[in-house]
Amino acid sequence: MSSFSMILQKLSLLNYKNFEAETFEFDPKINCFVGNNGVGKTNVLDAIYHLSFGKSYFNPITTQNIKHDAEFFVVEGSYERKDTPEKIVVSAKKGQKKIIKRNGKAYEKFSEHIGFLPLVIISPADRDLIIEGSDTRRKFVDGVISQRDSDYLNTLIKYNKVLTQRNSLLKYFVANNTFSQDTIDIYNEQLHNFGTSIFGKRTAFLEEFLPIFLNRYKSISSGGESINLVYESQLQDNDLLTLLQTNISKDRFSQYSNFGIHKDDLVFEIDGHPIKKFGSQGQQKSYLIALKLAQFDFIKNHSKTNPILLLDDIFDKLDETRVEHLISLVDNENFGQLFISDTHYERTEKVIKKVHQTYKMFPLTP
Ligand SMILES: Nc1ncnc2c1ncn2[C@@H]1O[C@H](COP(=O)(O)OP(=O)(O)OP(=O)(O)O)[C@@H](O)[C@H]1O
Repeated sequence: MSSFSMILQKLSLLNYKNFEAETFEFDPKINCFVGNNGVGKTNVLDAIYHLSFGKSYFNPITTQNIKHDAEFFVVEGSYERKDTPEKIVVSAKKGQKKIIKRNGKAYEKFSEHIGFLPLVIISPADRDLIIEGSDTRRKFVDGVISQRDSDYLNTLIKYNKVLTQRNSLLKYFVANNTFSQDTIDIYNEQLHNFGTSIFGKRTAFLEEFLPIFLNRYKSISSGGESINLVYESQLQDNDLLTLLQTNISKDRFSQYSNFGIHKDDLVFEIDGHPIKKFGSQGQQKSYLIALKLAQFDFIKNHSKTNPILLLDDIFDKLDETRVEHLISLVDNENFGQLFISDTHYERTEKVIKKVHQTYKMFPLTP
């Protein structure tokens, strides 16, 4: 299968987290940020993430990504995409709406930009997928589907809007000791339509994703454990409209919508048990990496693009043999551009040298 890569050629940061003004010129294959804890290695990766998703992977509060005591940040990336130069600029100013521009033109809807520059990040922060609530796992699924299906993201945004309105209405009913069946019916209908579409797409996604994921897990884990990834949704047994209609007294009592795709979850299992409780540290790490590599495969299959791959603090996650294996994928497969962060210059360079690709080291200092 022929696929194209996107190359981030140049990155400029202005007042982004700990960087005042910094410009990086990149190698088309491998780039390594090395330096002591806290010098800003992860921040550079996050700036690259920002250019693809319009937000930080680590801190969703935009203003907290502005350098302390500054009023704004600007992240600018020059890419080559399908042999065409593209310039993406993300900027945020305190008290104003964030702006994303492509070649000088601001997007009206950020959702139009998602998927334009496919990217996958593997980071120690991924463990949130295992330890946090279902919201984190839904966001993972939504993130993967959205990178190839902008209708999905738009439907999800609409669903969430209606959900917020329905919840406010339920509160209003109680506060004012009133109820209107007609109004509730309108919201039920809309939630049902948007929710059913999302449910269908999540189901189809997981069907396709599961074998890719299992395959990846097998290739990175040495053990014989069996793992699974199970999609759970209330919509698997009933249609949403029925659920909303038959449970209205429960919703009125709790002043909250108890049924819908906002309650979906992904269950991570090892030998039939939740990995959070029963998986070893190593198994959990392998599970997360397999998830992310499967995300890479999935996006690549659909977009015919090699996503940019960010490997944050990889030695934290893996021993040297596994890091070597991961990096060797760049050699064996059709990977795109790779960005790595680690605390040790020598250790990183030693591993990188084993793959026969061009690379550039970026030692960061405080
Ligand atoms: N808004 C901000 N303004 C100024 N500095 C910030 C801001 N947000 C984060 N920082 C600083 O960025 C640094 C952390 O950077 P980063 O997480 O990229 O480090 P790192 O090099 O990846 O470290 P480690 O090896 O520990 O992962 C901290 O010193 C933190 O204080």
